[in-house]
Amino acid sequence: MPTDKEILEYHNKPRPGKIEVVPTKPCMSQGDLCLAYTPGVGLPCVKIQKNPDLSYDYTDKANLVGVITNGTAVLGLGNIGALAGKPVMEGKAVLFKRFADLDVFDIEIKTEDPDEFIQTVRLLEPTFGGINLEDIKAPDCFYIEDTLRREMNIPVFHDDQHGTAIISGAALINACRLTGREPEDLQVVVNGAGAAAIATARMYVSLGVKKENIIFVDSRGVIYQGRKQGMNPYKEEFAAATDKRTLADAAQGADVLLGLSVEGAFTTDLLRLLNKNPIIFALANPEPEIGYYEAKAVRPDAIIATGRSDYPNQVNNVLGFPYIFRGALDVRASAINEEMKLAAIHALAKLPREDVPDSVIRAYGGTALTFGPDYIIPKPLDSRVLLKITPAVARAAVETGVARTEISDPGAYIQALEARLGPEREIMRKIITRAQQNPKRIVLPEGDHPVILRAAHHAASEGIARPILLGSHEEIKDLARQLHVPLDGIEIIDPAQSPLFDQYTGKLHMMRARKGWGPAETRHQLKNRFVFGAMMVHEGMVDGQVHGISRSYPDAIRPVLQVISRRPGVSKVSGVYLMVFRDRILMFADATVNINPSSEDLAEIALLTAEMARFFDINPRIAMLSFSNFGDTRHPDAQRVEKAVEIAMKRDPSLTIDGEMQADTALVSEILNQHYPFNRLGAPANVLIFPELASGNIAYKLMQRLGGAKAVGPLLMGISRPFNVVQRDTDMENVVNVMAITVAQAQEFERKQQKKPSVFGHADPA
Ligand SMILES: NC(=O)C1=CN([C@@H]2O[C@H](COP(=O)(O)OP(=O)(O)OC[C@H]3O[C@@H](n4cnc5c(N)ncnc54)[C@H](OP(=O)(O)O)[C@@H]3O)[C@@H](O)[C@H]2O)C=CC1
Ligand SMILES: CC(=O)C(=O)O
Ligand SMILES: [Mg+2]
Repeated sequence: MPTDKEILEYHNKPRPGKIEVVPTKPCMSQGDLCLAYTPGVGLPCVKIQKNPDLSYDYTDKANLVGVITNGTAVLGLGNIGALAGKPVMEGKAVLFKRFADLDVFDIEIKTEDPDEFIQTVRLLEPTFGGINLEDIKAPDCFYIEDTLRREMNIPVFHDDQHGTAIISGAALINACRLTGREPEDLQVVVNGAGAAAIATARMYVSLGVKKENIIFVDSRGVIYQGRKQGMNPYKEEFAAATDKRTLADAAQGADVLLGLSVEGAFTTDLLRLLNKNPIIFALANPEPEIGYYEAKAVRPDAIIATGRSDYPNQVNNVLGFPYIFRGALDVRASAINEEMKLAAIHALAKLPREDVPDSVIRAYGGTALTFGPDYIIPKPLDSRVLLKITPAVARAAVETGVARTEISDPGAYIQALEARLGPEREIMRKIITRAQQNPKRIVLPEGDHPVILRAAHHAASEGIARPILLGSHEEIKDLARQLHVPLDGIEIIDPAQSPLFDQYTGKLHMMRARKGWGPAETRHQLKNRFVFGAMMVHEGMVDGQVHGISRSYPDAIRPVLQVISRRPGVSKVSGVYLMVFRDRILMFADATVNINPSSEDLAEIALLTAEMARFFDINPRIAMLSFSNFGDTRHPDAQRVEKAVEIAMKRDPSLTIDGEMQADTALVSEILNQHYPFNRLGAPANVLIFPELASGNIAYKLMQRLGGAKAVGPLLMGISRPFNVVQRDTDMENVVNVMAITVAQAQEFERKQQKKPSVFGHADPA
């Protein structure tokens, strides 16, 4: 937990508050001014006047949410007023942007009069694609939301009601699964009878909980039929036919204790009264009704959730509102209806039951996350939530007729959502989509490695590849059981037991006889699963191979090069990284193999990297790097690079390549074009060829560690078959990415074999 000083500094520095408005269009020149403002801006105005739907095309309405409060129920802090609630609303704006790339204007309205509030919000309809009402006290919130929903033609969603209902509904479904109960069997106590509590109880009833099995408790005790004090129609809806009067009475033998009230409302004695394996959701913010560890100490048999991010099972509406609004706005929905909420619940409930990506595990300190009492709901930093909840909500909107547009291509929609997560996701999504069109057989020699097994499962279940794991059947099956990873769509081959072993021994012996491999040596070498896998690739049993997680790079690559040859015309194998920055993608080569490349080698690396760039739909602009710019230092090392440019241009005159040049010349347009107007690139380079391995390797690691870049690869270039070596100890996502790339390369290989060779040629000579 941060200190008070840290919290206040966060809100104050470097500038007060948490958000700013950033223009999305250039506004530098007089021409830009004519477009952004008068006279140009008049045209979209007139168009929208004629057809209001065009506001979604010509303004930011389609991506803009109003987060609106009157500050009457700010978190569990109570009625602290509109202004004091502003940090929470700005916080919501940050979350909308961070998790769903939605823009927010936070609006704090200084009134406690519900009708005045309604009138103000109603008039804001032209500005927004949707309205997120926030922290408005009950019962006013119900009247306000019902009225605005009726009167406005854009989604109006009171997050404290429905966000909470959705997230805790998903958590309840999973808690029931884990404790072997059905919702209709549950005895539920709800502490708090405000916005969040009433809406959540309504949702529980939709999920199967019997209304007569719910007892509400508010600040005056049990809400029973006939109670007169502190009542309103919404509490009346849940008034129970019971003679219980206190929270303790109600908790006796209950299965679920749901807190949507205030800090510290539950005691350890209270928890002792609950049924066995109770479900305790203490959701008050910023402090729960009881702390997670305090509760666990007295009820180790319980499933416990709180609203806090530093305890397991954070039931917080941050898991809902960004994605629900994203889905609703993407189909220009006029409302967020019950079907859309239920779609979100079921999609959320499903995620923790699936294998969790390593990026999520890393974000939470490396602790494994498997479906169980401490993992019933996805973590907020899990990017799968955007990709699963949002399309489910959008689909439900279309199916129930509240959408103004359709999602015509669901695959393209997922791709667009991934693009919101950054360029790496976007480029990989393209490759994954390509792989899925014709998934190829990829052999994974390290079949008994947990990361490889999980990657194989992901690739198979997503239809990216048809994985073949090498290793002992029993060991792999045991590991799969331990990891809860199904083996559907995955083949296992144990080289030691396979008839292929003898077949391959003869063939490999013939291939390596002149390299000193007698029959005994060949058998010995073939026991290395990397070699066995490579023989499968060589013999066309499989389409490609990925390995290297358990070995150093040289140890992983060497055995394969003994079996799989270089492409004809290629003299050296080399390696490239795709370096993904926030705003651009660069290719770095050679960063893995050739220690001291000659001019000829550098030219070849440039040509191979250009080819790899095109494979990723990147139009290559190649900078041949050095410490010198276009001959300004006459040194043999700089001249070696200069000569490489000449050779590469001779081999492929269509290539956009230049150098030698320094890295900043390559990357900064002003330096490149103002100081060296004769350059052949014209624009900053997207392919950087390093003069030797030391600089390439150091540069990619520095960019990865200090420059915020994500490195995809290394990808091997110049080899005759689709084959890639991953970095030792890499993560599951990278293995899946490299598998997808290998599948796409295998498709390319198949296609090219039917066509004439390129500057290198591509037929497998073996
Ligand atoms: N984890 C999450 O995602 C979310 C958590 N919350 C939390 O839920 C809580 C309620 O929020 P919200 O519904 O918007 O607020 P409201 O003001 O609408 O409701 C508050 C309710 O709490 C009741 N209450 C207050 N003190 C007690 C007590 N000691 N025992 C029992 N009930 C009590 C009030 O009772 P009375 O009616 O008698 O005044 C009222 O019914 C807050 O702590 C909020 O932070 C809310 C939304 C999302
Ligand atoms: C999370 C939230 O919205 C609240 O506590 O009010
Ligand atoms: Mg709230």
